[in-house]
Amino acid sequence: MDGVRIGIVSCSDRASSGVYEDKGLPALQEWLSRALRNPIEFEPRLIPDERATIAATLRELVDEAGCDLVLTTGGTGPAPRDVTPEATRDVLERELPGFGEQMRQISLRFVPTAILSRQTAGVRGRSLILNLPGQPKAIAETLGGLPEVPGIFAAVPYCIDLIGGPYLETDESVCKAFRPKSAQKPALTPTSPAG
Ligand SMILES: Nc1ncnc2c1ncn2[C@@H]1O[C@H](COP(=O)(O)OP(=O)(O)OP(=O)(O)O)[C@@H](O)[C@H]1O
Ligand SMILES: Nc1nc2c(c(=O)[nH]1)N[C@H]1C(S)=C(S)[C@@H](COP(=O)(O)O)O[C@H]1N2
Repeated sequence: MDGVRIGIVSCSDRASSGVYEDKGLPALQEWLSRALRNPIEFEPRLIPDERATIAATLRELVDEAGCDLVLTTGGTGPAPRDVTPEATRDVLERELPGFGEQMRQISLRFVPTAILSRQTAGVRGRSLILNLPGQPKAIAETLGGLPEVPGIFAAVPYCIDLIGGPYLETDESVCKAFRPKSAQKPALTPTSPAG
């Protein structure tokens, strides 16, 4: 099974300066480890809400560390220091606005303030970059969704196929990924012993 390198970025002035303990990176790591069957190498970064720092971190994760997927958490709201979507657009080659739209749909089932999140997503090189809201519980909510509203991670494996990344396989009890039939690889069957 293909390995995957995933950048996880927590953008928070308070967590990065030690005012409170960061819960964003552990929540991302925990959900992704449950959802994916592929071997994962995480590249974690805890940084303040500074546009240039966020953009430089995203460039480094994609261009130097070679991440196939990068998820940010935090800094997507309307407050003056919330600049993650701007920093993300600074580095994207192409935007995928559907991810942000779907996250707001899901989050509205949990909180009426879901519409305050300006989260976006897109492609840089062979990497998919996704913004998630800063509330640690929002990570599982938006990635996993609800029985009646698919979480955004359902579309991630096929997106990564299309941009030339590794073939991701999910644990269907956590996240049922969708791929068109033509893009599905047959499940590996164990070879029978010779003789
Ligand atoms: N990285 C994090 N770790 C733990 N809790 C967090 C984190 N980010 C946000 N929260 C929680 O979610 C609440 C709302 O997040 P808010 O939008 O104020 O944070 P932010 O803008 O992402 O981070 P900060 O204000 O530190 O820059 C916070 O009061 C805090 O309780
Ligand atoms: N699923 C989910 N989405 C959510 C929330 C939440 O608790 N759960 N909080 C909302 C709130 S209150 C805000 S202000 C915005 C932006 O949060 P951020 O600045 O921490 O990224 O995300 C919104 N989206």
